[in-house]
Amino acid sequence: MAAPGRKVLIVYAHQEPKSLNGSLKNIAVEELSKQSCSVTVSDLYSMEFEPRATRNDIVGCLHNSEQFNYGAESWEAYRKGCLTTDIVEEQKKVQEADLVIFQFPLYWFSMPAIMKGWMDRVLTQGFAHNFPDCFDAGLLKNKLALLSFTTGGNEEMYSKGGISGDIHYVLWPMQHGILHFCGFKVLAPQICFSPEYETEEKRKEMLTTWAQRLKTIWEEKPINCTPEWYFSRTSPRGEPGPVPGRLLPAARLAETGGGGTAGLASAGLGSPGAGAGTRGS
Ligand SMILES: Cc1cc2nc3c(=O)[nH]c(=O)nc-3n(C[C@H](O)[C@H](O)[C@H](O)COP(=O)(O)OP(=O)(O)OC[C@H]3O[C@@H](n4cnc5c(N)ncnc54)[C@H](O)[C@@H]3O)c2cc1C
Ligand SMILES: [Zn+2]
Repeated sequence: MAAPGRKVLIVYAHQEPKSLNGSLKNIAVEELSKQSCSVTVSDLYSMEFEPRATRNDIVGCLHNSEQFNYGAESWEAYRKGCLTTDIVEEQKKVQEADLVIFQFPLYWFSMPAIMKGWMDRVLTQGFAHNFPDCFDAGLLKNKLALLSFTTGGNEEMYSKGGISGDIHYVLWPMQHGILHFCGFKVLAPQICFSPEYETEEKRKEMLTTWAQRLKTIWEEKPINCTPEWYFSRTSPRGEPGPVPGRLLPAARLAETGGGGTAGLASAGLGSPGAGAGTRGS
């Protein structure tokens, strides 16, 4: 479904334009622009985005210069319009967006530091949350967010019995702890497992799957972002779960033993696709 006029912000963290992350970002820009959405990209590495939350983020006098408290000072600065310009610019982009897509490679079961720094600095108290205005009442509650990321480990490693544990455990701090906390309605994540260990053809398939999904992205229902979604996979059928870039047949996984730590995946750990299987409906 075309959605002319909808605004999308892509927060993108990869150093290399020729990476799969770079291609995933480009595909999203292309597909969403085709739908006449307006697309803005924050390319964090090329912007040399400052990831550190420091007193430089507050322009002018501090509320308490004797003992620095980043949370208190940035909240106060937001209210007074004294935050540094790079933060203000990112906040404007978020404010205007209907959907924010985060595109990144998984680093240490999380996002790269430059993107974590974006979260630390841009999602200021008063702008994104202000207790009790958090979770469903979070200040960004009329917006959608989606994590689109690549991994080194393969899908079987990120299954419930797998060496890395269920991918839902990795999603919990990012989707619930950050995005839902700020009020975002979270769409099912888009995960490209182990692109470096896949064939060219399979990588192309990952890109096509993403482009296909984006065609109907505005029709998607957000996930039910509660502890149960992450830790007790008893969601009713039809509940959206993570969307693998493509589905791996069990036999192929065992055969390739793919992933960064060769051999682990072939050790008969878990059933591929069990937790992070197909998306419902
Ligand atoms: C510090 C650090 C921590 C990490 N921690 C983790 C972790 O905790 N868990 C984990 O699972 N992994 C981890 N990794 C691995 C990391 O997640 C993967 O290396 C990364 O996700 C791979 O994505 P990429 O875009 O960088 O791949 P790339 O290597 O850039 O891309 C893979 C291949 O796709 C090709 N490609 C690009 N565009 C196209 C196209 N259009 N068509 C076809 N092919 C294309 C590229 O040329 C390349 O050959 C970590 C890595 C680092 C550096
Ligand atoms: Zn949640």
